[in-house]
Amino acid sequence: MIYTVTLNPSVDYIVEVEQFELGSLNRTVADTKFPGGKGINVSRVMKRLSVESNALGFIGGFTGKFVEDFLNLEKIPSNFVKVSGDTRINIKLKTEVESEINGLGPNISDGQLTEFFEIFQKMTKEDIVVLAGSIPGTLPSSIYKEIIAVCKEKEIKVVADVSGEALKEVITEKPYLIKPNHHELGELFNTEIQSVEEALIYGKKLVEQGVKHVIVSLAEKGALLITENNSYVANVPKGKVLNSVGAGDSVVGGFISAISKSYTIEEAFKIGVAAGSATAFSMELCTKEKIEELLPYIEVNRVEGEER
Ligand SMILES: Nc1ncnc2c1ncn2[C@@H]1O[C@H](COP(=O)(O)OP(=O)(O)O)[C@@H](O)[C@H]1O
Ligand SMILES: O=P(O)(O)OC[C@H]1O[C@](O)(COP(=O)(O)O)[C@@H](O)[C@@H]1O
Repeated sequence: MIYTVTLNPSVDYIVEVEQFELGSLNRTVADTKFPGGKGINVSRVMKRLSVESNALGFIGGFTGKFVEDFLNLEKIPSNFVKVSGDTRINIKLKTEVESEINGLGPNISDGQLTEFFEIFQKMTKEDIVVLAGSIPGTLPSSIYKEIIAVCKEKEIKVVADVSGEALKEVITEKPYLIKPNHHELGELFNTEIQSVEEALIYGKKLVEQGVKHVIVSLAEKGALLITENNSYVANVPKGKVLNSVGAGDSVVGGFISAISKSYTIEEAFKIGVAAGSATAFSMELCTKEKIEELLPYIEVNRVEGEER
């Protein structure tokens, strides 16, 4: 079973405003709500590709109920620990540019954390754990390291889509896959990454540190997959971006789905990139049909002289 861990789920409130004015009353031209949080998006994308997963994490309040009901409707199994505060609402403001306000998340008690760790007891080495998204304020910043320690004991593969300090911590544990975007990769090395060539230099450093697969996404500029033996570059298809929320999570969901169906690493990368773009070109997360429509427009090439 693939388990996705979203420590800090959300209701993503997507609001479209024409000519947004700071300090004035603005009215929406359209608004929608979706369950969010990176692991939850990964589970939802995998479901669309017929790959089962179980969504874990902490949820609470009326917003938590919204998330759980939505997953139930989509027939995605979940096993969330219930907390008393409300699951956060993340605002995704669409004007001429996209702006986001992500909430802190509810309090989580020691007892609730223990309950969460108990779920890992029944996992086995055939399982995969996807750790994705930010850590709620009341959990220790070492939480991902603690989860990975439990997974290591059971020889479970760990995928991590996290950023900032959490990403630094996770890298030292040599996960199976990480997927930073170029900003997150740059932040790790205190630099700004503008191109695929620059991303390759820094991505390789992470593989040298023991990460098995590194996917670096660079939005419309393409994506890279770096492994111990090879590096691959993919272009992304051209299209109108409707809502890029969840595009990165879709890359992870697409890639893991394909790996779990025993596709080659190159094919899995291609499907991941197609899923990312399919989400960017949709109001909601990608569909299988949209992914299939985009696949012929994506080329994956081994970076010259990269066989190591
Ligand atoms: N403007 C775009 N055009 C085409 N594809 C895009 C665009 N923006 C994002 N994507 C797709 O979404 C993926 C993830 O986007 P990115 O912005 O790099 O990550 P994140 O959502 O994690 O910040 C990209 O690899 C690409 O497949
Ligand atoms: O946990 P974080 O880092 O605050 O991110 C949560 C947000 O990320 C998302 O999962 C989207 O992530 P991406 O756009 O990076 O794929 C939203 O659904 C959610 O609001």
